[in-house]
Amino acid sequence: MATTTTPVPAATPARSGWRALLPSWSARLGIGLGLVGAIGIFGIVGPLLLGDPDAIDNMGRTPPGADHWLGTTQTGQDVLSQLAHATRGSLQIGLAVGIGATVLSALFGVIGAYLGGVVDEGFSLFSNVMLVIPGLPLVIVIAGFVPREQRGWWTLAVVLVITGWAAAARVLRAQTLSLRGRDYVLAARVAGERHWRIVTVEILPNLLPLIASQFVFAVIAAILAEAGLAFLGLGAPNTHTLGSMLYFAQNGFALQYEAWWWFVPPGLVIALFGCGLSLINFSIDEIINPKLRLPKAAGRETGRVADRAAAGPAPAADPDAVLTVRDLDVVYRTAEPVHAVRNVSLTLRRGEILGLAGESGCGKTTLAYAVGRLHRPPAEVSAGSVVFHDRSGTDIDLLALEKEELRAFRWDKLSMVFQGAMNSLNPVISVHEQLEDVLTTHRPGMTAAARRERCAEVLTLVGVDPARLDSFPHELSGGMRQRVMIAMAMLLDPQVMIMDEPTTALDVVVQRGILREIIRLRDELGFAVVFITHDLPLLLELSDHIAVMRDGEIIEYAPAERMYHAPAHPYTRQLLDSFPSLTSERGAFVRGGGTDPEGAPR
Ligand SMILES: Nc1ncnc2c1ncn2[C@@H]1O[C@H](COP(=O)(O)OP(=O)(O)OP(=O)(O)O)[C@@H](O)[C@H]1O
Repeated sequence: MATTTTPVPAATPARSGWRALLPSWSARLGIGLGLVGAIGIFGIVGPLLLGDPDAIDNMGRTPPGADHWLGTTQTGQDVLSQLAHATRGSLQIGLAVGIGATVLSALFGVIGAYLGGVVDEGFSLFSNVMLVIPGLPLVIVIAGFVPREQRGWWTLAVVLVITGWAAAARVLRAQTLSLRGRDYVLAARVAGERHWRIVTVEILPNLLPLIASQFVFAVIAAILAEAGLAFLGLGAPNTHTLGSMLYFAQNGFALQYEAWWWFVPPGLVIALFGCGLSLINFSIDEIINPKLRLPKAAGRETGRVADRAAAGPAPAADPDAVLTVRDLDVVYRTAEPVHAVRNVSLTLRRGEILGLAGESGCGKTTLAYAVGRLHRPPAEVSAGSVVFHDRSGTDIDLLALEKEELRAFRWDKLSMVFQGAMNSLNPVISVHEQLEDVLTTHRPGMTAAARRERCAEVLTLVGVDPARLDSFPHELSGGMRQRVMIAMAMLLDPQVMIMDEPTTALDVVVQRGILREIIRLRDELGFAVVFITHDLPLLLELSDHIAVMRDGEIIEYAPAERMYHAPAHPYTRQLLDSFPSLTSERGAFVRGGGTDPEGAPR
């Protein structure tokens, strides 16, 4: 069988130490940092170099020229010098309000939601009250209440903090309520971690992208609000801000006299600063969420092996084959690339149960996902082919399918039951609706009555009472939920089902029951199954053929019967020995420790 091989590109060098915490470089991060940095430096250094912004030259409203690069105001003050001082003043207010509003919102949102009870109710009530008070009128009243001569930039900052934190607190509260029920937070509590540590180590890092974007939003909103207040004459007197510049430009009839150099620069600085902060904000997610830290090569859609389409599917060597996998390689393109599947070849025949066994981390799930084209970056199929031989006689090259073709193919011809599938049901939608969704997507011509009938039929097939159709997932036992997931995978009468440890979370009795159903259904309906588990003895009972994986490779591939009586590879023997037997001593694997059966260290 001809295969097309895409060479594995060189590994991206790993970033170590503190550099690993930085987001990867991108054009938007560069532009954002450039804009914010340039405006920041201008605001800090500019006032030192450009002299007194209030110094009056006798030239009134002069256009930009050699003496005054940005011209002068009506009273002959240098616009560039004013702009530098105004930038400093606005940044000062923006940062102070950003920090203040973020601290208050985190305090009322995160702490309240984490502690719960009366504290949460009190904090929540207070933020709700602050939220319904109309912001701008309150700002105007508070700002107007403070006598003009006592109004400094910090007065405005305090007013803007008071009116600017409540909305963010609501969002943080909702997110914290969701986070505090997560397993890892509960585990930290059970492990006896202190509250402050749970909040700072388990909860806050997950909120950081949200907090960062709220900070950015608060800074921009504060600069704009200050500009609005100053424009209305409620700004701080004797303080240069971008808002006060606009106020004086308006009072000096800059627009009417077409003195654009007076009002365009402050407006532009506000817009560019907001734009720069937003661009930086995009990259903050990457620092917090390691899943987003992808090397560039892995950022694109990597489901296909690029030149497969031109090669076309290779014919099946075995006339009974429904799925042929040849020389498949899958690599996770992380900083240290992981070659999770190496040179795997398999043939799945119609109606066959093919067991895929191997210890944890050997690449079983990666292989199953790649076969169903469900892998996502950083996973990449770097070589090989996966060909589906349809009942109609057509061969389908899975790695060459376009997005829409793939959507129509999946579930119709090849379906999957995922690891931990019983948790994949949506808790707020009834079983019937979830099953029906599949039919409405793939069989749009079906009537509602036919859909309901088919849903009831598959539930009966997997041994669940069709009366349960209207139940919600939480009303079903774990075993029932698992059966519902298997029913869902069977809805469209697929030719292949990939089952990735479908019974792991269940007790042995329920597990056996479900496995018996799978064999019975296979006999009745004739679909083929790829069954993945680390439980080799279970596969020996269930499968026709078994492939044993180790470190991404298939090291033994044989009929189950032969593998049971005469395992050829020492690792297969070791795996078989690792399961305690009722009739012999404890397994050699346990006694032998982690060494290779042939003596080679692993
Ligand atoms: N997103 C990822 N990024 C980098 N490496 C990954 C990623 N996901 C899996 N791997 C690596 O790929 C290898 C195979 O993992 P895989 O989940 O396929 O194993 P498995 O045999 O299904 O294990 P288990 O039985 O525990 O589910 C492991 O070394 C794992 O660390």
